[in-house]
Amino acid sequence: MAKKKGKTRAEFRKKHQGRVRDADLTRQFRQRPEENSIEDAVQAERLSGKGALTRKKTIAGAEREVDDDGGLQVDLKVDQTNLVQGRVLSVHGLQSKVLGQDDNLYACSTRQVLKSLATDQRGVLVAGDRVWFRIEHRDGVGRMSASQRAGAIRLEGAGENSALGGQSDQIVVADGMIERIEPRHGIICRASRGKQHVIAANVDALLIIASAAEPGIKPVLIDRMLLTAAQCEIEPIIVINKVDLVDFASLQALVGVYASLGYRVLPTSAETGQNLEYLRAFLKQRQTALAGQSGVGKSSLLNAIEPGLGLAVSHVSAENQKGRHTTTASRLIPLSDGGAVFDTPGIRQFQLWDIEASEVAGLMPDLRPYVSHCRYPNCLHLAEDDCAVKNAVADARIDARRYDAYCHLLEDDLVA
Ligand SMILES: Nc1nc2c(ncn2[C@@H]2O[C@H](COP(=O)(O)OP(=O)(O)OP(=O)(O)O)[C@@H](O)[C@H]2O)c(=O)[nH]1
Ligand SMILES: [Zn+2]
Repeated sequence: MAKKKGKTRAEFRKKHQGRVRDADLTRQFRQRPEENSIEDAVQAERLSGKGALTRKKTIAGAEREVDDDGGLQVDLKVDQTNLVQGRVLSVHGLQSKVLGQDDNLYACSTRQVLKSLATDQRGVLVAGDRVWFRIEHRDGVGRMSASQRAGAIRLEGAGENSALGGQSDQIVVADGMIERIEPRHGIICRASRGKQHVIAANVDALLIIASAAEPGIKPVLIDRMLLTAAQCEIEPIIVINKVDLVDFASLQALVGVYASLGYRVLPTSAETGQNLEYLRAFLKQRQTALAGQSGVGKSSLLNAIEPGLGLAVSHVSAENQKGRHTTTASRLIPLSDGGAVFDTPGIRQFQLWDIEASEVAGLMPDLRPYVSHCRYPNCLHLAEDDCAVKNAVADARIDARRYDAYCHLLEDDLVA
């Protein structure tokens, strides 16, 4: 259990009143998508469900066409038959590395008009985006055999994290120009200075990795990541690695709590190979983000699943770790059987980010059914009267350990 900070509930609650008002402001900000980013606009367009096939919409001060599925298109005369579909592996300034459906890697620029759709131009494309692009120069074709290139592309995805390093210049077969960005789902954002920055798009699943020992399990970290998965509407799966180091019986109570809430919990060992076949099957055909504190075995699991990936397994000091986790640069590593994983320093250990205190209970599946029955609409389920959540805890409809976890999430993470 995480350490308490010695605040009284009254102090804690007082401090949170301000937070709740902040939450309302944030919500207002989100409700004016035309002043925000493409994904906000697209999301709003999809949610509005007005049903026109295409329509003009003012985004970032300019009138644009928006498809019925929310896709942004430069102009409808773009001849899609000459375009190649691909997914963005990484973004480097104005250029993106795009893995084409033909399994070649392209260095792509983005049409200026697409960039102008975003108020924050740096954020126009992110790893995981699905795009349509036009091939412009084929200078590099043939420098590597197809199979050499397939292996090298995976290493390129692994990039700096790979023990072998990227070999991008040799494997890019051509330049390209991105003409269209497909609508996004499963967006992981990071808030900074009041703005949402998307750091991964089209995330189908979030692999929450903990380890049974070295380091031991910290339920509050798992809970935080589950909240983020719920907030981003991304399917979570909890992996407990290094089970070779403990007697599994010692984990059963914890596994039982999460399993009874309907979460998938998978005990694994990168060392003995336990359940790696299951994990491999899960990762197939999905874009999965990996999260978990340093040293739990994220790189080891990936290396075991995809031999030849060569991700560096860390033996680094705590001091070095701090530096490694400051960047949010996102990379998508394609796997040989069609899946892909995001190995994004910014996602690995994420905190609560922009989740407000008032939102936490609604993101916990066992607390959620009660929150609307509290007397006060802004109830934080702490010291308030007539609180349906606390009543449910009192008569054991909510597991007391989960209410405890809720209090820890609020006290330890939101009142920092
Ligand atoms: N016994 C045992 N050791 C493991 C297992 N998985 C990983 N390790 C060891 O744990 C250490 C850390 O593994 P990494 O794969 O680098 O962990 P990581 O989560 O990628 O760490 P960061 O890159 O710092 O985020 C290494 O010494 C691994 O050999 C496992 O299943 N069992
Ligand atoms: Zn309440």
